[in-house]
Amino acid sequence: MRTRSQSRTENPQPQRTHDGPIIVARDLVKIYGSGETEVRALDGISLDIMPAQFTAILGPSGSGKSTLLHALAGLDTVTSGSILLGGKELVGMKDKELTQLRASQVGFIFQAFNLVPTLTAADNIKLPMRLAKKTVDERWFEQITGLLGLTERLHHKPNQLSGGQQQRVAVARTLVSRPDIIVADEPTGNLDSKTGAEVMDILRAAVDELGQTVLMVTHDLHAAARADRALILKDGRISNDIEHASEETLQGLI
Ligand SMILES: Nc1ncnc2c1ncn2[C@@H]1O[C@H](COP(=O)(O)OP(=O)(O)OP(=O)(O)O)[C@@H](O)[C@H]1O
Repeated sequence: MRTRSQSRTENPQPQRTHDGPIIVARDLVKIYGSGETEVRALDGISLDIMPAQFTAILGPSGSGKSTLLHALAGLDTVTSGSILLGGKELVGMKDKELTQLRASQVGFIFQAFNLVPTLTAADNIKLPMRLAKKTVDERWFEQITGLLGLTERLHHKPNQLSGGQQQRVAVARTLVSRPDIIVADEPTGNLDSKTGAEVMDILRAAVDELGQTVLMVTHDLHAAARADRALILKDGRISNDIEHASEETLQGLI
């Protein structure tokens, strides 16, 4: 891995479209169903996400983590409230505009790597940019694949790569388009502890060395302790908002 100062001075990334917080969310309410079956999945959540910060969203099952992550990333609507992503209001935005905003500003990392088996690692990484008819910045491509230790693996197909290497390809594919924010839903959920730790190393490096902003839902307290900030949800509300918490501290709060 490169040192922080090398990467930062070479190529300060990502190229953001907006100053100030990446996300400003106010009074988010999400209600599913109605009457007796009504569930308030989000019950008045307000938060700001600052650039180059790594935030973990934690909480018991059903506390609203996925609902919050999906709302903030523009994947799902809310019942009321306001979400500014890169200064633009998502609530009430037309589908087409929302899809465009998501494509240009949000990078997704899910449990499944979703790599195309017939393509090499390099082609998998470049595929979304090519589909969007965008030019891949080769210097940036080299920087991120170097940082992720993929330089020697770029001509391999997914079945010739370990689980951790496949996840790194998936992360590189997300980073290559320079999203304002990376959203990760249980990125270590399917992985053994060693590979899970590797994925956390990668996300940490994306924040520390590339200035990327990361928002991650997780049940994994060990992973969450490596974030800069933990938001703990209970019954659709933020019960704790804590910086640099240890695994033990987080354990006591959930
Ligand atoms: N499509 C839906 N229709 C009805 N209720 C829903 C729907 N999606 C989520 N819910 C409810 O909203 C609440 C919050 O769900 P959410 O999936 O956000 O929780 P979570 O914290 O991510 O849970 P988990 O850790 O189990 O993934 C839960 O009570 C859930 O049952």
